[in-house]
Amino acid sequence: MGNSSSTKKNQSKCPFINNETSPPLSKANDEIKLIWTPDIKPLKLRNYQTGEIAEVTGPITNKYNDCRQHVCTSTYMPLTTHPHQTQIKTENSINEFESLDENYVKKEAHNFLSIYHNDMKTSENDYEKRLKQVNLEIEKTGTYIHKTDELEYGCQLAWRNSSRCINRLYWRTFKALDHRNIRTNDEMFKAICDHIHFAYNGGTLQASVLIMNPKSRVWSSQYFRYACYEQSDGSLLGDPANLELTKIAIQVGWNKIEEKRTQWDLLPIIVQVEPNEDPSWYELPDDLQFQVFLSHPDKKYDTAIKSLGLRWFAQPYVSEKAIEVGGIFYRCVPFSGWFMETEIGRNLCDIQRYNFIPKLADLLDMDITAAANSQLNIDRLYVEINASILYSFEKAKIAIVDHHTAATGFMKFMKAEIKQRGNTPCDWVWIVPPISSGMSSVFHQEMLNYVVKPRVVDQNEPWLNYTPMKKHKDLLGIPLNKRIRHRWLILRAARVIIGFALVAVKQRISVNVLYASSSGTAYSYAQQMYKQLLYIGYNPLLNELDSFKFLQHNNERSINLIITSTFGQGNASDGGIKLEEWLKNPEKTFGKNSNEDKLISTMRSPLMWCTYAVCAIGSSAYPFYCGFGKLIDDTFEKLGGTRLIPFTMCDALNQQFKSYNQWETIAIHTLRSIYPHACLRPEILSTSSINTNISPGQEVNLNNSFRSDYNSLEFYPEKIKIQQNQSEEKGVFTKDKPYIATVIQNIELIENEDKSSNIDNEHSVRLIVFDTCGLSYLPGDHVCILPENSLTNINNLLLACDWKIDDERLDQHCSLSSFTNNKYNTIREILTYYIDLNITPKPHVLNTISIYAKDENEQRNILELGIP
Ligand SMILES: Cc1cc2nc3c(=O)[nH]c(=O)nc-3n(C[C@H](O)[C@H](O)[C@H](O)COP(=O)(O)O)c2cc1C
Repeated sequence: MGNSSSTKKNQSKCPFINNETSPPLSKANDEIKLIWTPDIKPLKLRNYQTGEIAEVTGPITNKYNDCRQHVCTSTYMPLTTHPHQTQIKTENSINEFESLDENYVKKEAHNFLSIYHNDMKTSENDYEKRLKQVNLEIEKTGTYIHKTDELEYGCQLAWRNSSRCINRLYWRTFKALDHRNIRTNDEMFKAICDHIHFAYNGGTLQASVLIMNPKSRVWSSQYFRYACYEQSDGSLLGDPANLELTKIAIQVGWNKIEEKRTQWDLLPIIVQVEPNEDPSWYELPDDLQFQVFLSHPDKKYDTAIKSLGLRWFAQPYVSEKAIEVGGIFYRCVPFSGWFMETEIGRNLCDIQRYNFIPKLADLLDMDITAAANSQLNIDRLYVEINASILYSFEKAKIAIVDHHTAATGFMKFMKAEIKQRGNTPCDWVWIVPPISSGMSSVFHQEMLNYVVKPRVVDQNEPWLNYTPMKKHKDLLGIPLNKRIRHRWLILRAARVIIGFALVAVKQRISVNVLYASSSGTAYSYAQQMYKQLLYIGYNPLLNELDSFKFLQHNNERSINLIITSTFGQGNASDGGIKLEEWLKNPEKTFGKNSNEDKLISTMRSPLMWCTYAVCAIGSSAYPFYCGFGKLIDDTFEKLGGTRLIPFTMCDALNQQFKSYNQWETIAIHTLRSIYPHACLRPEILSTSSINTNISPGQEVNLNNSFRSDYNSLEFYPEKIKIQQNQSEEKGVFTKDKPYIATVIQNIELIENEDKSSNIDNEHSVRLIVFDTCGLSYLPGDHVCILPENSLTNINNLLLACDWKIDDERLDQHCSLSSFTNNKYNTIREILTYYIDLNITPKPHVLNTISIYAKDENEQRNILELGIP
C-alpha cells in the first residue's frame, strides 16, 4: 500500500470511488465504504469483439465486499476449491444465528416491496396497505411473513442478481414451491422428493426453488453428491469435493461397507428441520436417482468413456445457499436449473475432482505429459468429454445447454438488463466458460460485479453449529476420565509403534533420484520416481544433478537414478551444467593437484562407488538426440560406475511417457531384486531393553521415541532360538504333528548375494540353518517357516497398550479377530503371527500416527520419517 503513481492510476479506474472527492490516502481511508452513487458519471463498458460500448449506471448499494480501495479482487473466489483447503467465507456470507436488526429488516422490506409494486404493477392502494401491514408486523415481532407471490418474485430476482450465473436469461421462469410450514425431518425429505419430481419434469427440467422453514437446513450441499472415502493407502475413492460431507454422513449414521464402496456412491440427503433438532439422513428412492451414463458418437472415445463408467446427475440442485428477500434470510431454499456441459466436464476432469483425463489418456494411448503439451492432447480429451456430455444428455432427452449457447443467451440478458435497469452485476471470472474461453462472446465483454438485493448468499456449514463431533463422542458413551485415559494409551502405543517404525525407517535403502530439467518434464518424471520409491519403502532423495557431490563422495556405495533432459546443442539442461563440465573434462575434474600415482588410480575408477541408471529425456527432432544423457551414461561407465540397467532414451515425439514408464518399471524391479527394502542390516542392531516405565497419566513426549537408546528392539540377531526342539520323540511327522526344528543360524545375505539372480522382490535373502538332529526325510517332505515377532517386541507393545487380556479369547465377531478371518483368536496370537511389527511404515501410516503428536515439532518429526 502506498500513494505511488501506479496506485493512483488504478484507483482512477475504479468506478466505486469518487475520484474528485477522494481524500488523500491514509489507513483510515481503507475503511471507506464503497458506494455506487448516482453522482458517479455513467461508466462505459466495452465489448472487444463487436466494438460496442454500453453506457451503464449502477444500483445504489453501500456494501461492496469483494473490492478494496487499492486492490481489485475480481479473481478472488472464497469458495472450497480443494478438500484440504479450509473454506473461507466472504463478509457476504451469513451466520446461522445472526440476529437481524429491526431497522435493517424494515428498510430492506420497504426496498423490496417497492420493487415488487413497480414490477408487478400493483395498485397504489394495495401497496400502501401492504406497507402498513408489514411495518406493524415488524414492530410487533421483529420480522414479517412474505406472501407466496412476493416470495416467488423475490427468488426470481435473487437469480436475476446472482452475478456468477451465466443462465440468467430465464430468471422469470423460476418457480417457487412454498413449503414454509414443514415441521419434521420426514416432511422435509418428502418435500425434497416432490421437488425432484416436479423439477425433473420428464427430462424437460423446470427451474425451481423449494422454500422451507427459514430455520431448517439441508446439510447436503446438493441433493445429488457422490461420496468420497479416504483409503488405507492415502488415496481417495469418489468425488474429492465431498470428502467432508461423506465424513459427516458417516457420523450421522450412514455408511457403506468397505467392500461395497465405489467411486459413484450416492450420498444420502441429510436434513435438519430446526437448529436444536437432530439431523436425519435419507437415501433417495431409485426412481428419483436420475443419472446420465456417458457415451460418445466416436467409437474410439465411446469405448474408453464407457469403460471408465463416466456419468453425472441429470440436474443440479444446490441446497447449501441462502436467499435474502426483503431483509429475511431463507436458509433452506434448494434450487434447481439445468446443467451447462462444462460444469459436468469440470467435475469429471478438474485435477482436484475426479481427474479423469489421465485415465482416459491412458486408455486411448495418448501422451499428456508436459513433454506432449504442444500436441494439446489434454485439451482434445477435455473437449471430447464435454462433447460426450452433450451427446449423452441429448440421447437421454434431458435438457442441457452448451457453453456457446449459454454465452449468447447471457449477452442477450445483459443487453436487456442494461436497457431496463442500467446494468446487471456480473462476475467475469465465473461467467466466462472454462473451455475455449476466447471463442465465447462473454470473454470479450467488460463487466462489473457488485451486490444487488434480493440475492443468493453463502452461509456457514450447518454442522458447525450443531457440533456433531461432540454428539458423536457422547454416543460412544465414553466418560470424560476414560477418554483421557484412552488418549494416554493411544499415545503410549504410538510411542512404541514409532519405536518399531523408526528402526525400520532408518534401515531403508537410500536411493538418489537426480535430475536436470529445463522446462520441467524430466523433473516431473523424477518426482514420479521419487514417489514410487517412497511408497515401496525405500528412502529416496530427490535432487538436481549439480547438487550431488560426485567429486567429494566418501566412496560408500550409492545408488543414483538419473533422469535428465538435453538442451541447446546436445547440452545439459538446467541443474546439470556443472556435471557436464566435469564429464567433458575428467582430467581437469579429477585431480590435477594430485601426485601421479594417485591421479592414475583415481582416474581409472573415480566413480567406483556409484551404481547408476540413466534415463535420457529428449526429442529426436534435434541432431544431438539425448546428447547429455548419453554423455553421462558413457562417461560414468568409463569412470568405474556400475550400470544398474541399460541406458534408455525417451523421445518427446514418440510416446515419451511410455518409454519413461518402462524404464521406471525396470529400474524399480531391478532395485528390488538387488536391494530388497525390507532387509535389516545387522550392524545397526541394538540390544538394550525398551524403557516402559511410564505410569498412567504421565505426560508422554513423543520425542523420546526418537532417542537412539529408546529403539532397543531385537531384530534378527545372528542366532535366534525360535523354539526349543520339542520333538524329542522320534516317529512319523505329519502336517498336523510337525517336527519343530531349532534355528541355529539366521543371516541376512545382502552383501554376498548374486545381483544378477532373479530374487523374489518382496523379501530379504537369508541363510537359515535348522537343527534337525539327524532327522531323516523323504522326497516330498517339506520345510515350512512360520515367522513370528520377537517376544520382547510383543511384550513391550502389550505393556504400552495396557492390554492385560492378551491371552483371553476374543469374541468371534470382534473386528480384530475377524480381520484375521478368525484364524487368530487372542491379542497375543495376532501380535505374534499376524501383524508384522518390523515392517517399514508407509507414509500414510506415519500420517495417522502423527495425528496423536501433541506439538508441531513432534508431528513434523514423525512425518519426516515418511518424507525425507
Ligand atoms: C531450445 C531447445 C533445444 C533442445 N535441444 C535438444 C537436443 O539437443 N537434443 C534433444 O534430444 N532434445 C532437445 N530438446 C528437446 C528437449 O530435451 C525436450 O523437449 C524435453 O522433453 C525437455 O525436457 P525438460 O522439460 O525436462 O527440459 C531441445 C528443446 C528445446 C526447446
